[in-house]
Amino acid sequence: MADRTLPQVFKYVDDNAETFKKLLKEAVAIPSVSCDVKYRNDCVRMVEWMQEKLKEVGATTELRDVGYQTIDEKEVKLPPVLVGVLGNDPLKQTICIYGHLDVQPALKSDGWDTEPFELVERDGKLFGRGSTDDKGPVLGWVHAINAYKAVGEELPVNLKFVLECMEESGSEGLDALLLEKLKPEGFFKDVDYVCISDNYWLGTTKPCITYGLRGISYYFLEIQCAQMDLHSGVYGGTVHEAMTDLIYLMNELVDKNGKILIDGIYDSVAPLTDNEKKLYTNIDFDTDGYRKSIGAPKLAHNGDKEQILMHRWRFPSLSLHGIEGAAFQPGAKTVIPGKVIGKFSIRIVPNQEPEEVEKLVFDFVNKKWAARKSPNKMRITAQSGRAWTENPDHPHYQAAARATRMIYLTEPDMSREGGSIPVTITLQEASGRNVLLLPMGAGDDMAHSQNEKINVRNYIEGIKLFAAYFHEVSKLPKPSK
Ligand SMILES: C[C@H](N)C(=O)N[C@@H](Cc1c[nH]cn1)C(=O)O
Ligand SMILES: [Zn+2]
Ligand SMILES: [Zn+2]
Repeated sequence: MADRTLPQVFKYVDDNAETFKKLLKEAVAIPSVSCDVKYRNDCVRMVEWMQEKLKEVGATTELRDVGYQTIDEKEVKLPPVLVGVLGNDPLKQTICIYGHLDVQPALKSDGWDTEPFELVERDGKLFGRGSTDDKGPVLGWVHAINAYKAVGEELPVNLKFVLECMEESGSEGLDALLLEKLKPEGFFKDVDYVCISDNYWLGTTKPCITYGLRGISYYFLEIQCAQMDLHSGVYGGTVHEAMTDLIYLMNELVDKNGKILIDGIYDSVAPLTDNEKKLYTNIDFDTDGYRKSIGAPKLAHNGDKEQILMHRWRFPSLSLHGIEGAAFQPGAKTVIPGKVIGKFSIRIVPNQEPEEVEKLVFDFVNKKWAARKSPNKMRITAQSGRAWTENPDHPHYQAAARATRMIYLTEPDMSREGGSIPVTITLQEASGRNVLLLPMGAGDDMAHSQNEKINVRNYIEGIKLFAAYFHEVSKLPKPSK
């Protein structure tokens, strides 16, 4: 079938590139920002928009309710999860595809060159929030299915979809849906492989297949010194300021070289074996290009390639993200904030369990707080997702490598990813199947940042990659139960 079908599918993809861009433009125009409740209706609208796209390719779909989240002691409804099924031929392999439809916040005033929710094509790049993370890749799957249909060929695999709109906010409600509802209902019974396209190549030219993710443990550290903000000329010098306490605590967490100062945090990190160490030598990675692409004066670890990769993939890191309630807008505001919330996270790694990390962080912050002897109120809360690794020697990875070679005419690197997709390990456990990450975008796509983009080439060749991946997986033997 490959001889005749795939060239036709690829030609259809090339011939319809403009339509695919137009659909991405529509998706990007829906500001489905999951971390801000004021966009909650847009998140729901985004899921419904995608439901239509799945229906149009013939999938049966359901919007599954996942309950509520608590924000400032109020219950807020979570966006539904879109579950889809396309095909149930027992002779075909069944792939479960996961992706997310929510995005990180973005404002033009953050420093974007164009409106973030308006997809703009410039110099072979499609700029817009969600273009690479993760609306482009999710749409890529739909376009690949459409291409098979359009050339009059049957899809060579059955597909199951799990598409959520809360990934950027800890995937609230999703684990419970998968483990307590979909699994008991038999959703995973016929699943043979799981595939996710929600990460990026390591560099800008060489494709990757990814077999590991760091987890994330995200903290909100709240200090309150007064019921309201105060004039610093009237109250300055008379109160114990919340911001001063917060900066003190946040400064105790990590040193200037990125070493995490929380007692015991490195104790459970998986030891580095000689075999693993060797893997980093062969990875194609231009550290200086990486440094220049972000405009950093110097990288940590003296820019040593192996160290940089290990600290992205297999060692934990702690980042300070921001302070809610601080006067961050331009101008010389002279307020003493009454309440501030410091936000930081730790990217956690194999063998670190979220509960253990959370306990270490709480104990450390409580110890520092007690030593500070501040009269203010302090509260710390966390939300966490686990790290994940997979066996990249599995036939599933070999199939994805063959598909990649077919499209990019080069051997993909087997990479890990420093970011997190909290549901990956749940899908691995719920299905008992091999899970693979097949990135569409390039390493300089700037997901979460200003001017997020996907290269037109990555988007269009990525659609072909997904079509080729379906073909290669269809030739695999059924995995043993
Ligand atoms: C790798 C993936 N595309 C991604 O961006 N994941 C987020 C997940 C997350 C968890 N809490 C907040 N966001 C990430 O790694 O930051
Ligand atoms: Zn993201
Ligand atoms: Zn993502």
